[in-house]
Amino acid sequence: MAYTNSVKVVEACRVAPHPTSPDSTALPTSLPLTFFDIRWLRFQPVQRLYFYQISTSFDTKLLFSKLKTSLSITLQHFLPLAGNLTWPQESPKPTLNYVEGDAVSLTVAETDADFYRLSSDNDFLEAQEYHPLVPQLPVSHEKAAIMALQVTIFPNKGFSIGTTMHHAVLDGKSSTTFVKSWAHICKHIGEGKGQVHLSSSVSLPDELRQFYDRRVVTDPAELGTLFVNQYLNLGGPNNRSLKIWETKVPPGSIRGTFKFTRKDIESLRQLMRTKAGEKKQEDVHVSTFTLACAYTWVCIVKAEEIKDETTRMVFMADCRPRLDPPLPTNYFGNCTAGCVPVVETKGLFGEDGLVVAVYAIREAIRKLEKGVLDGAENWVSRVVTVTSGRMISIAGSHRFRVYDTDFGWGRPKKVEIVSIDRNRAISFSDPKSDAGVVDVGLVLEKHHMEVFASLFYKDLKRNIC
Ligand SMILES: CC(C)(COP(=O)(O)OP(=O)(O)OC[C@H]1O[C@@H](n2cnc3c(N)ncnc32)[C@H](O)[C@@H]1OP(=O)(O)O)[C@@H](O)C(=O)NCCC(=O)NCCSC(=O)CC(=O)O
Repeated sequence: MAYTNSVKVVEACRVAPHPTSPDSTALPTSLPLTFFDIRWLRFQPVQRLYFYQISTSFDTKLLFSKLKTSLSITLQHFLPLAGNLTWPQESPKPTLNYVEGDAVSLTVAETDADFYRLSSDNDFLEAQEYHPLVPQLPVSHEKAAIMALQVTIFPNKGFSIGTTMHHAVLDGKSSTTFVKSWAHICKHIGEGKGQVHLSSSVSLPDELRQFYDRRVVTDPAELGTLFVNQYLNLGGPNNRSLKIWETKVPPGSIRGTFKFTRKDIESLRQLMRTKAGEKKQEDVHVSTFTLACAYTWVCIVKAEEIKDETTRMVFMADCRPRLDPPLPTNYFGNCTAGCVPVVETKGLFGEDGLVVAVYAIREAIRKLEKGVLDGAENWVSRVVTVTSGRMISIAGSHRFRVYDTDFGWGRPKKVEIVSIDRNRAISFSDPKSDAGVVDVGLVLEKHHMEVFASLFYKDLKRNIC
């Protein structure tokens, strides 16, 4: 059965940062892009979708009004997000500027789609079913918006918030912090007689305040210039296009969520201890991330029957605590480096598949100790050079605590990274339930998904890969 979720746009509005705040005058209205940002210049934006269930009937108008007003107040603290990227001829690098009058596109919509099915953890969905619930980012060759938002009402059931964020301006840590800030302000904003009070000044707690000083990112190797030149010379000289590279969802793709409970992770860890003992190797702590990532990697390779001689995966490491000196944890922007474990594919099919994957991932993380910028000169060239074979990438992190994003109507029923369907990535997120530790989202062809699901649950129970 094909599901087509129709969404009726109620209002397409533009929300500007609220003008009066003692804080906003201190915020930068333009930000230089660092090499961490430029690297992502033409990558597809990251789209997240948050579902909120409301058990009682609710006043839709008041909900929109609260969300809009709180968004405007939140943008005071995140002025660059209301701005645009441009790349004028006279500018050596693309620039990010907010000028008065700039605003964020917010689509308000309504749908009669099945809220419970879309926000369920147990159903498989067709990959495109979420698309009508997330907005497109307005991007042309000359100008790119940084963020677009969509609120969709499911009458008498709840609502969803879809976010689309430009990857060259912010990474997952900054973008999820923005949404949490919006939620915080929305939750605490004053309300009475069905009206939202704009005057109510809600401030952000310290952990949500952003650090904007770009001078802390030094670039002695001139990686920024290198990456800019690589983009400029893509497909001809002086290519200043900001258009996002198009990627399509493979037809017939299915989306599913898989959960690692605390018990699952402990069993996998115990299995690794046993294997380390057999191999007379040191028993070191294998992290939750490494175990979940390795296990998922093995199941995908088996489900897709990947035949390439070697198989790679790529995941991002947060460089804020890893730079020397470290950056503040609330540094706004991109600050990640890629880790690329590579293994012989046949190793993943063998009896010790999990061990092979764990060692490769651990080695890739260990390499960060040599310096997170080791090999950074290849970050852009590695992507623009066409490579064959399946590359599995990870989006998000189980440390972002997206399920803490409460706009005043409770914790989300479900949070998804919609955009993983275009690059066949795996999403990581914190779990919704207390028993969980990591939720993994993925999009695979239908028959691969069926095999993956059976391997995932069967092998987890048997603790064998
Ligand atoms: C490189 C890593 C993935 C490696 O993760 P690991 O968990 O294996 O290793 P680690 O050194 O961080 O942690 C190892 C152990 O230290 C402890 N530990 C470390 N940090 C902790 C923290 N913040 N909270 C609690 N415990 C922590 C834990 O005991 C953990 O084991 P245990 O876990 O067993 O208790 C991670 O360090 C990292 O940088 N994650 C952030 C990745 C990121 O930002 N991704 C998003 C990219 S942007 C993107 O994709 C777009 C988007 O999202 O929008």
